[in-house]
Amino acid sequence: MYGPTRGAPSKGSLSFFLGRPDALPAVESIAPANHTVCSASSTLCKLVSWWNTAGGDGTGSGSAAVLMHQSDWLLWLLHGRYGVSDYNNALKVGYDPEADAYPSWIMAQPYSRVLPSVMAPGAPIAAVRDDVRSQYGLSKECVVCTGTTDSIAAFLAARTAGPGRAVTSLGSTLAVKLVSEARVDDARFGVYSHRLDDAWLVGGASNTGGAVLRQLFTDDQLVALSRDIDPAAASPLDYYPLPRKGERFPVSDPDMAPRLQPRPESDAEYLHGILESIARIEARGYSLLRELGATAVEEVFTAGGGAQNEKWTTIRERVLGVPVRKAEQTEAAYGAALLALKGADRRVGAIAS
Ligand SMILES: Nc1ncnc2c1ncn2[C@@H]1O[C@H](COP(=O)(O)OP(=O)(O)O)[C@@H](O)[C@H]1O
Ligand SMILES: O=C(CO)[C@H](O)[C@H](O)COP(=O)(O)O
Repeated sequence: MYGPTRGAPSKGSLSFFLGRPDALPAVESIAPANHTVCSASSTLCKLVSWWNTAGGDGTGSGSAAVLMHQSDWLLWLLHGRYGVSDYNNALKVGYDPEADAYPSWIMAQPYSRVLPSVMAPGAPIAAVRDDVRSQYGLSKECVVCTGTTDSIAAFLAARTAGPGRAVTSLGSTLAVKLVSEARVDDARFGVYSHRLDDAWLVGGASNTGGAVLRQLFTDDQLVALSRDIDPAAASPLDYYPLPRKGERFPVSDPDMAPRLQPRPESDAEYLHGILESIARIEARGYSLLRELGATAVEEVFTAGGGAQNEKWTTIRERVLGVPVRKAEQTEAAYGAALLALKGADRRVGAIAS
């Protein structure tokens, strides 16, 4: 939440993995059953929790504040228009990308006044601010376009398309994105569908991933230890690697505890067990999407730091049972640049007034 001093966070920023269970009963009382917002880590729970403790309590900050996702705030620094977002970032605050509108049950709430206006991802918003343009020597033609979420940007970077194609982002967390003919949303399992033009990107984000590895090993150790792993052999070790308490997908449980024991003497065996266990969580994620009605996964591209690990790719291919390969472009920033390119191609007249 930002304001009432323009652009200054009103009560600190809130990370994606943080839950606000105090707001869950209020959110569940207005939203349809199992809607994406019915999870303690949803943006709507964060908004309601903030509203109840700071925004709507009579201090006045609520009337001038605006809700900004991370990319909204970064883009605002460039274009200077307050309260503009995109329908990918706005999904977890309850925006309906199919109707292209906030639902009436949100608009009826007093905190709806802090919600940003929403455009399609990659739509031109405005020209770059004059001071920013001169500071960086940018052209007057340079426009700022709406963004998307990091794992959708990673999906775009992989330049894959069509039902059954998927991208797993193996960064600090593990996020899966699958092109599906059917839209699937179920907060009981942390499953939701993002709109990608006329297609659905079904998936979810687990708190497992590289952040756990980084708590245990340096990146150099990961490379060295991986050399001693035989990826064709299944590890018997069964962990649930989490960096802290709490999981979002394929199990939605804010109290889930990490399971990283027993630790064998050999670090290579330990790492093998962890990589294999993360692969099992990924496989469970894709099979859950299928069970809930999504198109079956046919091929997985990998983005993020974990994509560099070929042993892990082989383990994942064995566990997932479909071809897995590293995306040619593994950086989400590449996908964000492709979105901006699309927006910049539009006529200047399309810039929001
Ligand atoms: N060789 C490797 N094998 C597996 N994971 C790795 C390897 N090297 C780095 N990583 C993991 O990649 C993660 C960083 O990837 P990155 O995509 O930059 O993450 P972020 O989501 O933070 O942007 C780290 O958490 C690290 O543990
Ligand atoms: O886990 C994450 C952090 O890296 C993801 O960014 C995020 O939670 C996934 O969001 P989405 O599926 O809406 O793109």
